Amino acid sequence: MAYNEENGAMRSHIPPPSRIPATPGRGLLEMSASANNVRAMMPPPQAAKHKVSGLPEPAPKRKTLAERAGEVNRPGVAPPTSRAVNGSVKATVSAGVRPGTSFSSSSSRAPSTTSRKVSTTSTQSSASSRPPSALSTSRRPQTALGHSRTKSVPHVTRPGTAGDEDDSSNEDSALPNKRKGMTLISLASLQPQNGLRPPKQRERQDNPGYIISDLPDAPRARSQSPFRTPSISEKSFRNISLSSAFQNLSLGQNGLCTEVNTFPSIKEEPQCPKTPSQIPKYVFKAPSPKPCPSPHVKTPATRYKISVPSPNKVMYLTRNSNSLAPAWDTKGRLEDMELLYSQLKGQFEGAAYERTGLEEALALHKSRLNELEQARLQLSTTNQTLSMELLDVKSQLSSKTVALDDATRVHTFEMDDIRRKHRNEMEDFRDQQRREFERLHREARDESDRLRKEAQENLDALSKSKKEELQDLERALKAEVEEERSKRLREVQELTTQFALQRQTADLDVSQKDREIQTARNELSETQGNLDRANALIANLQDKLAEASANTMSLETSMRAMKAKIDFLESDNQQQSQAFADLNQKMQDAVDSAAEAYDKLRAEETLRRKLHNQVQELKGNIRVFCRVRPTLSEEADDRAKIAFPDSEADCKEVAIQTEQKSAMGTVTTANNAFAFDRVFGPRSQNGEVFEEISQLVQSALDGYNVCIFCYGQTGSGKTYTMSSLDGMIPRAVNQIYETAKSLEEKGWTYKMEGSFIEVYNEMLNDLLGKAEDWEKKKHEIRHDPAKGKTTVTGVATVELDSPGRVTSILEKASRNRSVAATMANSRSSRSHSVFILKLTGENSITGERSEGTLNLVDLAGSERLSHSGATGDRMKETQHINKSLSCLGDVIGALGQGKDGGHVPYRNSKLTYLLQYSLGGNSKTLMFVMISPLQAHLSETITSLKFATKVHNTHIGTAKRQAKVKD
Ligand SMILES: Nc1ncnc2c1ncn2[C@@H]1O[C@H](COP(=O)(O)OP(=O)(O)OP(=O)(O)O)[C@@H](O)[C@H]1O
Repeated sequence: MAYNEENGAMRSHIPPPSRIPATPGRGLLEMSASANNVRAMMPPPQAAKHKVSGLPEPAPKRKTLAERAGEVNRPGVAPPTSRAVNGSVKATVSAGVRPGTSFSSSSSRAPSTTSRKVSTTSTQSSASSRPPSALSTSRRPQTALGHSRTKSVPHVTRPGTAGDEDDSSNEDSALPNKRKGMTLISLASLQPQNGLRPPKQRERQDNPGYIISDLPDAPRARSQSPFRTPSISEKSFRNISLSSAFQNLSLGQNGLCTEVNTFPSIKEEPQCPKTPSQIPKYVFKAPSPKPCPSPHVKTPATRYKISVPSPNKVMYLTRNSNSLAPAWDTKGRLEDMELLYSQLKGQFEGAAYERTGLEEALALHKSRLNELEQARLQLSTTNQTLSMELLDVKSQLSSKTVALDDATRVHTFEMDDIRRKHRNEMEDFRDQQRREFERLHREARDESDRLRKEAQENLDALSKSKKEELQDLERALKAEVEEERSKRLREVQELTTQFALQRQTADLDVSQKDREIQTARNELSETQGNLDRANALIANLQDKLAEASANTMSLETSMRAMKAKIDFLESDNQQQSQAFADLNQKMQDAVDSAAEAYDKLRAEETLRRKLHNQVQELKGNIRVFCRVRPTLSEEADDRAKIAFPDSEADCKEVAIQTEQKSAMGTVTTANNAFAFDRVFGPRSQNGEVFEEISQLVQSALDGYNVCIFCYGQTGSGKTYTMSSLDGMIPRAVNQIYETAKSLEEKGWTYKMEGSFIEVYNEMLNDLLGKAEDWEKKKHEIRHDPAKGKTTVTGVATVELDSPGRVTSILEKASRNRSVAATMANSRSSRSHSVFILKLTGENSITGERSEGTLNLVDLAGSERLSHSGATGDRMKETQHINKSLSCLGDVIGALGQGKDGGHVPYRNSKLTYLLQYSLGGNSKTLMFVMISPLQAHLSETITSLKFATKVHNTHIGTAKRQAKVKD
């Protein structure tokens, strides 16, 4: 570039090649024109094709330079075989170029728009010194010779444009003209140096040759930037180098130089030589042209290029004196020039083909770009469609998710409904079954009782009637026999008497007759006549005797008949005895069947107990009843809203309506419904309540531990329900007494022992003892795990041998409580009272034995401490009450967990410890939650109901009967 700057004035005298008229025969001018208008020089595609196809062309006799130059480019045609390039263009190069390195570098393509890219490529190529394969990368379109399409086209420095280049010498945009490491220098622009003459005008016209040389660029090595503006020292260095080069050229080749394209082997020279003689000579062989691989690309002329592989290397180009004609050989020079021209033309054409190729490639790229653009549009359309679909799918998915959620919710609701319905149905069914069973059981029991009674009555009546009948019959028969006998005897006596009388009469008659005979005889004499009379009289008398004999005979007959009758009567009496024996036998059979019936009854009793227990188990071993007491007359104004949705006969639900007032003054009404095994309304009576629990009392008689306790706040009716004279305790005792009595005929004998204990501040007091001794006596709870028995030391036990005893017990307990109450205020509401009834039964017939315990517990009021506002002793009492009630809840909760061997915290309170064997798996539990109907007690009522619900939801394991057969 420095060179160009310095020689700018000289270049202005040289007409630019483009201005040279393009006349035939002036190949260099054609070349110049082609350099300026490559497009215009492009052969038609057909021609190129034709050439590529290698069709033979007629050989002209005498070819013009242009024609000959064109031949070089023809595929299949050997490159010009002139002396200059005939297979071995000899060039002397002193440069630090590695031998064997092929340089496809220093792009000097004409279009300035691509110059930066080309320059960069050149720089990369030259700087990296890659091997040939690496340098001819596939990214670039290849020429027919395998060179990169970015291969440099020699830049023609035109005088007219030199100034422009100079102006832009410091600009990177001027780089294409700088052609890093390669400069095309016009001979005309050279300054004579070392005594050389400048070329003459004619020489200039005839030999407007161009020197393609490489600018030495050694200083660049220091900067490492190929585009840096050279310094003054660099410029001078180039001048020296170029001068040396031209010296050499002018000396040896008359300033002509050819382009050297390929260096099979170049050696580097570390230093710039001082004289031409110092320049090492290298002979370079031009590569043989290769066929064009593409029919569209015309094979360019063989080109030679000198390139500087590295900016810090100096390269000198000399002409082999053997290959160029000497200066005086005008013809030879002309040929050389023609050859040079043809080479240049070939290069231009090659460039044109390259351009064509590039354009085609560009078109291809454009079409490819269009395709890609279409594909991109298609893809973007598809993408949009897919996005839309994705959105649709997402919206569908969200709607489906919502639908699924809805369905799940609906399903959950339905499941809940079904479960609730099922539970209700199950409960209904269970209740129905229970009622049915109870009804059947009752009916069976009634029927059994009735049958038994009937059988008994029938049997008794039959036996009695038969006995009476027999006795009557016997009596009647005896009387009849006696009567008949006496009658017959009387008849016999009468007949005998009559016979005796008749005989006597006859005897008297005979004696009278004898006297008469005597008289007659007397008279016979007297009268013979009288004889006749006498004979007649005798005959008459004889008739009478015959008649008497006949009478005697009839009497004897009748006597015999009587005797026969007597015999008959005696035989009838035997039959009656037989009948008696039969009757006795029948009676014995009846007695036996009655005994059998008793046995059956006893078996039925055992069965009844079993069935009864099964019924109780079906009902649940822990049951909760709720009772709402009526409002007293003075409480009428404070009545809470309590509803009983079920029918009164089988009420199981209680609903409490509460009202809450918000800060805004809005009143919200809430309906709190609670369900239990049975709910008794305010109109219910103790008798009605007892009916429900009487079966549990029966269970106690049958040998089970039963615990019935009343829970609720003070004044809710616990004592009224449990311990009043009409309450559960006296009723239970009465029932037990009656049942025990009725069981006596089945062989059962019961012993009933009652004790009454108060748990106050975690202390045990004997309600049947003396209240004065309570402070002195300490009672302890003792358990016998083997027998499952609990005893409290030092408490009085009363044998309940009559139903009236329980009344006296209750009265005594009440008295003791009131005595204690005078000492420590009211006690009933702040202590738990436990009535313990131990029932021991023995069956003398079957040998069975049962031991059951009935615990009737009246719990202390369940007020919360915060509500009661108690302090001091009252607070202590309340704390103890709450603790024991909480322990009761814990025990029931632990039992409800149902874990075998799981810990149940009985010991946490005296109450639960006392009831250990009456709560849990070995017992049946019933809890009464007592409800006050007053609005003022509503919050306590709700608390009590919640506690009761917790207990109600507990299922305690199967109860075990404590029955055993006597040894
Ligand atoms: N079902 C009922 N019918 C009629 N009156 C009742 C009924 N239940 C309770 N009462 C009356 O209510 C009042 C309070 O009852 P009770 O003393 O039994 O309550 P409590 O819960 O035992 O109280 P405390 O815990 O103080 O012992 C008593 O006057 C009682 O007569």
